[in-house]
Amino acid sequence: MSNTQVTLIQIDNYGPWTVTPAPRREVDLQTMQSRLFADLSQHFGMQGGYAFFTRFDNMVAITNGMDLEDHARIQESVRNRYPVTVSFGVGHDERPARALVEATAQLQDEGSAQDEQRTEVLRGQPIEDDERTDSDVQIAHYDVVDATGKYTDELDAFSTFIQIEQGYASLMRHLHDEHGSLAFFVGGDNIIALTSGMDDAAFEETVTYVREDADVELQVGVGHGATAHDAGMAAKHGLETCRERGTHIEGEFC
Ligand SMILES: Nc1nc2c(ncn2[C@@H]2O[C@H](COP(=O)(O)OP(=O)(O)OP(=O)(O)O)[C@@H](O)[C@H]2O)c(=O)[nH]1
Repeated sequence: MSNTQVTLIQIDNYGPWTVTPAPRREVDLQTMQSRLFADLSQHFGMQGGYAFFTRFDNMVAITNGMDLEDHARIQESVRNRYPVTVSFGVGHDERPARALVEATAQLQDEGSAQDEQRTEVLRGQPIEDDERTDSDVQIAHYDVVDATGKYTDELDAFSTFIQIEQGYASLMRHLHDEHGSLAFFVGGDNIIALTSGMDDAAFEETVTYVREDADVELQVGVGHGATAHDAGMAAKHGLETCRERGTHIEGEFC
């Protein structure tokens, strides 16, 4: 049984900061946000985690294997190097979507994202050491079949972007609503989904759903591991096998 640990990352009181004392230059905000994401990706990645940029002011990380002290060190590093601070809410559950609901509640219980008193919150219950297993994290790595041939080399860049985003929107909503899973766009035509308890039939169903709903053909590799890194690498290998065989589903279940 999976046991996903996720961390909700929120930039503290960011909205007011972007307009204080006057609206800040957009390029500076974009640069700061993307550098902060890059840093967090590296910090969490050094400990086997994955971070996803989602909305940039709110980000999500898979943090199986990390305790609250590990999180606190990252908060300190951000505080020392950035003009903003970050709060972390941690949750875990068999279902990734429920884990994120729990992580969100940890921050919401402490006040608003735009409360200037609410800074560097660090709350939640990481998975105890003796409760961890080698297969707590299940990751599904989806990508669009022949995105280069069908879209990138054929359509103008914005039409391609629309197609890829439509496929992502369809998949993320379906995985969330029907499977309690969380899907994150990671660039190109790639989507990394945090899933649990989904078998090969369920993955096949998601591919069929997106084909019918958004007219986008996906393939998916699935992996398990103690951490996001382990599960994610296994999923990437599954996807490679899938490409070689020309089938659209590959992974531990296939
Ligand atoms: N984040 C991320 N992006 C990737 C990865 N692999 C490929 N990409 C991106 O996806 C784009 C398309 O690459 P592919 O998915 O290999 O190309 P494709 O034309 O869809 O071919 P097939 O996937 O083999 O059907 C690349 O330009 C990269 O931007 C990956 O593992 N992670």
